Amino acid sequence: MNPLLTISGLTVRFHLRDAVVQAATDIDLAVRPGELLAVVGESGCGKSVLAHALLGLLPANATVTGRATLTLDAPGATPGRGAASVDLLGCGEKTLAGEIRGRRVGLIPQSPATALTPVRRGRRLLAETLAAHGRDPGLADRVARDAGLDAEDLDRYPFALSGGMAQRLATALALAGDPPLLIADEPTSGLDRPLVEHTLDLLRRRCDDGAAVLLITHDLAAAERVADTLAVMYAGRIVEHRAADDLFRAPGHPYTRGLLNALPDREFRAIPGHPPMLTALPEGCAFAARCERVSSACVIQPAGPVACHHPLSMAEVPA
Ligand SMILES: Nc1ncnc2c1ncn2[C@@H]1O[C@H](COP(=O)(O)OP(=O)(O)OP(=O)(O)O)[C@@H](O)[C@H]1O
Ligand code: NI
Repeated sequence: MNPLLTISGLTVRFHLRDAVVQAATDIDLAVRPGELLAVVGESGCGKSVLAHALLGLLPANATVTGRATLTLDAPGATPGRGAASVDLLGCGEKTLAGEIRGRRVGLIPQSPATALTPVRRGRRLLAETLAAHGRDPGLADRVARDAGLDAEDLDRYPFALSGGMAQRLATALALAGDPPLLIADEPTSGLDRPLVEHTLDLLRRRCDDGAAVLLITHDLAAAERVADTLAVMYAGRIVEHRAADDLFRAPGHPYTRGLLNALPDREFRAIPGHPPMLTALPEGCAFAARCERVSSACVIQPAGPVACHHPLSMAEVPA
């Protein structure tokens, strides 16, 4: 099946008074209907910037280059008829606000409490969002329940919601437009285990019903549970992009192996050192300073689905 979203060369720079933040660099990704793509990586590597760039939500000091082509054809429609696709990075705020956000692409934001309108109770917020997308406002309770929120919780104002409740209300709002692409930025943070699983199952179900989901998470166990494909980000770049099963069984990039080894049920050993400052990235591979496999070749920027000059072979990875 053709991708619903194809990102190519996506690059984001933040211009500060005396520095440039290289927040995302040359990102190529695609996600198909029915696919759950998880984007993982340490804090500050550019995951949320990627999400915000796609939806035109970056602040004015950002410049964005590249393309992000979203297919508008309904699944099963005859290809090539009507407005078949839109470039999210070039279409402009009017199109993003009027046709894309919430309708074609839903976003569960990373900090839902700050994103919610404080003067409306949850039910009204959800009913208005449903109506704005041409759906029955009476569905509010059901959509909330699907997101794991009790009907009584919809009677609260956002400030009276716990972090986890706000998270679930944000999930319900993102689902209100029934978007074919859902971007979920840390949708399980602040939730306890049963609700984490509920939310992951919900995302998985949306994929199984034909939607595409881009799940941004630092929770590798969550990604392992539901993702079809994984993209590992480091210092603003995708360093490994592969089928989830393959990647968890045999990581190709030393950074991916480091992330997996840090898991409690693996070696529980953190990668030594810190990611580089995004205002002062080194030439070539940004992971080189922390990498056991570094060589003189690493001053050249590596490319490919495993962006490493010395990828791990299957033999080096215990079965
Ligand atoms: N408006 C801005 N101006 C300057 N730098 C910014 C701006 N917004 C984000 N950044 C920087 O861009 C980088 C990527 O940030 P981003 O929020 O995408 O990280 P993340 O991977 O989502 O991290 P986390 O897991 O903590 O949410 C960070 O270094 C951040 O400081
Ligand atoms: Ni983030």
